Amino acid sequence: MSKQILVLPGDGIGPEIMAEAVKVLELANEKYRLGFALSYDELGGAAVDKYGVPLADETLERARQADAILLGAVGGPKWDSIDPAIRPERGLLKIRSQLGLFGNLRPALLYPQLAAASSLKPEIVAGLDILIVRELTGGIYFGQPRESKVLDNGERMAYDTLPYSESEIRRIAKVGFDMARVRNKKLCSVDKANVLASSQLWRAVVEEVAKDYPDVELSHMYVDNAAMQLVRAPKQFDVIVTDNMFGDILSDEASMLTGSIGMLPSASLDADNKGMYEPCHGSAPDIAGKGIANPLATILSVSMLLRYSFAQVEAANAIEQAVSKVLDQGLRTGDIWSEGCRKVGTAEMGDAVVAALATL
Ligand SMILES: NC(=O)c1ccc[n+]([C@@H]2O[C@H](COP(=O)([O-])OP(=O)(O)OC[C@H]3O[C@@H](n4cnc5c(N)ncnc54)[C@H](O)[C@@H]3O)[C@@H](O)[C@H]2O)c1
Ligand SMILES: CC(C)[C@H](C(=O)O)[C@@H](O)C(=O)O
Ligand SMILES: [Mg+2]
Repeated sequence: MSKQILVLPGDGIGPEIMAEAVKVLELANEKYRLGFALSYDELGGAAVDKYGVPLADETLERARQADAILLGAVGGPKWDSIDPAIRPERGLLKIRSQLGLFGNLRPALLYPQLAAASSLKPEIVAGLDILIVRELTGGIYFGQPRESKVLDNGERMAYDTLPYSESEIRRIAKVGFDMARVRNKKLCSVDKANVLASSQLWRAVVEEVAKDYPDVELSHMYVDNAAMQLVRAPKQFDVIVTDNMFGDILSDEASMLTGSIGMLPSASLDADNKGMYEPCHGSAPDIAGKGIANPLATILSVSMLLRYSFAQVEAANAIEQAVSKVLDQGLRTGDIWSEGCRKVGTAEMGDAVVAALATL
């Protein structure tokens, strides 16, 4: 039977970047005889408009049945003032949690052609290749209780809860160590153990897991220092493992070292490498509908899909090479443009990757 890929374009620039990623996926499907069948549904604001909720039960069921999911991005001002319980982002959190996609891989890799687009000096970022392993289904995003209320004195107050259980920490720590083992054997665990009880447990459990990985050098760093070190000397890091919220923030920060958030793909995996693949960026309402968004993060997410969910290493590598070839040709969307390069729109960039892939 053919492998089923569920495509969820989402909101804002989501459908624009997804159109390009699907072109690349369809060519890879044909060229490498992958036997994929694509189906489409809605998530986020588009699902609120169609189904009244950001993740419909039937969509969740389709996602469960699929072998992998490719997502654009969700959210936007149109849905910012609706009932918080049905905000587009809640659909994203629900699909991650319901599918058990706890292991979020966010590679920040600088293509050498983009050194001039990095926010840092070329000598500080040359050769940058970091992997952020973010815990994705626990912590403050999901902790209960969480509440907004009005106190007796009439003042409004709200709170969230940041819980982590030992087993949640252990399984994401293992992902971090496993990734470090096949890379440069260096893992930095990022927490806030000088303040938070959840981080104190995090650090203790990561230390316990380390005993099974004597070949991996483990270090710990507080998140505030990590945020600073990422822009001071990012190449000191190889694999970073961290919690849900810290990973969200640090991965956006790391993206600018690579030139743009439009370059950062991600994989969200369960224990069996069933996954959902999406760019790290959002729906970019400020540029939506203009045809100028960078589709490369989504195209590179297709490469991760082939690599992690289907072990199609040749096809995955070919997509990365095609992206590199297009950058060699000097084509740049606005977010990664620099002097001497040719500015292109979303579709032209996607078409160029397709053309490069066809010749490989
Ligand atoms: N995974 C997701 O679906 C996801 C991730 C982040 C934010 N969001 C949602 O997206 C909406 C907008 O959030 P935001 O503005 O804070 O973050 P954003 O990532 O959408 O945009 C931040 C900035 O980066 C730019 N940008 C993002 N992607 C780009 C691309 N591919 N090419 C060129 N430029 C790009 C945008 O134009 C904007 O200036 C919100 O509703 C937020 O909740 C969704
Ligand atoms: C939209 C939001 C819920 C999401 C997150 O915080 O996980 C996004 O910022 C991301 O990085 O995927
Ligand atoms: Mg984010």
